[in-house]
Amino acid sequence: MTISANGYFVRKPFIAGNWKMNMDHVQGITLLQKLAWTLSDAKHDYSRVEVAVFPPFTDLRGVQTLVQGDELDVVYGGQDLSQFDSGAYTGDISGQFLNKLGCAYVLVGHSERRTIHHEDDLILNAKVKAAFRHGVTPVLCVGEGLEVRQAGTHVKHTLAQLRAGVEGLSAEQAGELVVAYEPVWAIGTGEVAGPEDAQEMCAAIRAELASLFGDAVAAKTRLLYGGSVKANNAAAIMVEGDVDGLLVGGASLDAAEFANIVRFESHLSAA
Ligand SMILES: O=C(CO)COP(=O)(O)O
Repeated sequence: MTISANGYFVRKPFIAGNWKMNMDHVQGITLLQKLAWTLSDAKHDYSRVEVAVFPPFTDLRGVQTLVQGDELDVVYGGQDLSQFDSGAYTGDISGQFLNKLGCAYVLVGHSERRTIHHEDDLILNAKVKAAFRHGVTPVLCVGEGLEVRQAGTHVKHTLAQLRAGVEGLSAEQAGELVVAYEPVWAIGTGEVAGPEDAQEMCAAIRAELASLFGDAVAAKTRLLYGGSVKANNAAAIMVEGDVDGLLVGGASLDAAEFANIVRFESHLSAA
């Protein structure tokens, strides 16, 4: 997170909650309502820090209705999309449907999609392109597993995932894209990559984007860190220069805790 001379962030911080396969559509509405109330009580300035939630598909219509009805500033997205536009793909969800439901974003290549569903780099690149085709901004997730980290090849591994994911994008698309660095060993384990690990990888990702698309584009792309983020470690990670936001799993299921993460600026002095 880099702050400009006028006190604003160079890139707008982005705090996102990935609910994963938690919260049915009734629970999801309650959680989002609580989050919106908590942030409204705290006078959260959404123009300063963007807040997004990624609920399960079955919650999205309810979320859309709540956001529109209560004129909430929270944005939302899908956790995955099909690389195809429509047709005989049982169980898949088109980016077109996400767009129609008002989704601003969609996660692509979360490590749980890569490992459990064996989504490879080719499929994920097609999904990134499908998202852009349908006017939904992809949040491309990259990151290494424990063995790669222990072997010390995490930068090489993660940049290879990045290059594959952004293959064929225009410079404009690359600037709009959001990239989330999520080391698999830090997801849901309570093991957090240190702020300096998050910075190391986000700086490497930005440098790679600069070599592919130019400095001006790389200066726009927002880079997130994800993996066991909580209210008590969010600020320390956010102060790193190349980290522009957080992708939060478990802690996003608790409205008060997630609101505290969103309000990381109020903890900055403690960081
Ligand atoms: O996978 C994650 C977010 O996408 C991180 O999950 P946790 O915050 O539960 O570790």
